[in-house]
Amino acid sequence: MVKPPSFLSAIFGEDVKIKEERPKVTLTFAQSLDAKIAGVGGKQLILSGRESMVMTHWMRTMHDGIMVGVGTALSDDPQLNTRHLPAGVPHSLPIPIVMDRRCRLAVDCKLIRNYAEGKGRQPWVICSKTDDGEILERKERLESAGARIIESDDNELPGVLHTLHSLGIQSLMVEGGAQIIDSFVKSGLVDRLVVTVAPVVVGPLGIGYSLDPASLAKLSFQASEGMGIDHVISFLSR
Ligand SMILES: NC(=O)C1=CN([C@@H]2O[C@H](COP(=O)(O)OP(=O)(O)OC[C@H]3O[C@@H](n4cnc5c(N)ncnc54)[C@H](OP(=O)(O)O)[C@@H]3O)[C@@H](O)[C@H]2O)C=CC1
Ligand SMILES: Nc1nc(O)c(N)c(N[C@@H]2O[C@H](COP(=O)(O)O)[C@@H](O)[C@H]2O)n1
Repeated sequence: MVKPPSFLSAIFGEDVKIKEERPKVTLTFAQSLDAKIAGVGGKQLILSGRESMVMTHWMRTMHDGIMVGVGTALSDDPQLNTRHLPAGVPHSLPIPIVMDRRCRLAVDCKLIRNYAEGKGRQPWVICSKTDDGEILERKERLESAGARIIESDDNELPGVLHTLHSLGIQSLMVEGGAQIIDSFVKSGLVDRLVVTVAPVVVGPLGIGYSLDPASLAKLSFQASEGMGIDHVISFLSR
């Protein structure tokens, strides 16, 4: 597949209008049939099959930034790149952004290593303004390792999004994990929700997420499509 799947072109063809100076936000994740996004103890699960995973990587190319929480960064050590796309197809690569109040991101994580080796974009780390010595030390180490540190007021989402917009991020793909999903949904700052549902059951010990019903009510069904054995469902804020 040398261009984004028609499902993505169709759903992103419908624009969202926002009043604030912030990026347009796509919240996306993969879940099991019993609404789990990770296994026991937060173990990373590859829930998406090949087809929906390729779709997710195409969706990454359609955003300026791709965000995860530090919980995900620490447990999954993600790359947030587009390696599942066919080689040689020109596309843009989003800037990886980690929500990390206390600068806990590992200096030897793949995001930083890939950047240092010229295989990825510079990761941005959003952390709180602080005079705590230990956090300042970790901040300096991350900066020396290559991360761009962006200070914010306790990582409050409206402020973070405003800052990202001022730095040129006009579209943001938020990939999780559980706490970040909750924060974005509660804040009412989700313009699109794209959920991959895999036909597997993880069980009650897996990690789920909670979606605030009042905020969810602002999103309405847009489209759905079967991709391999998965189903991808898109919602839009109208
Ligand atoms: N199936 C899927 O599609 C996906 C699954 N996952 C899974 O999710 C799990 C991780 O989820 P979880 O542990 O909840 O971690 P998250 O990735 O949601 O990160 C949560 C941490 O982010 C930091 N943070 C900074 N700012 C905010 C903010 N405004 N709102 C919320 N958190 C903020 C907090 O730490 P601090 O206060 O220190 O900054 C918080 O503890 C992993 O097991 C991973 O495998 C993750 C992504 C996608
Ligand atoms: N779309 C999707 N399907 C799954 O099955 C997943 N486990 C995830 N996880 C998210 O993708 C990140 C990993 O990215 P890389 O493969 O390292 O590029 C992971 O951290 C989650 O954010 N997504």
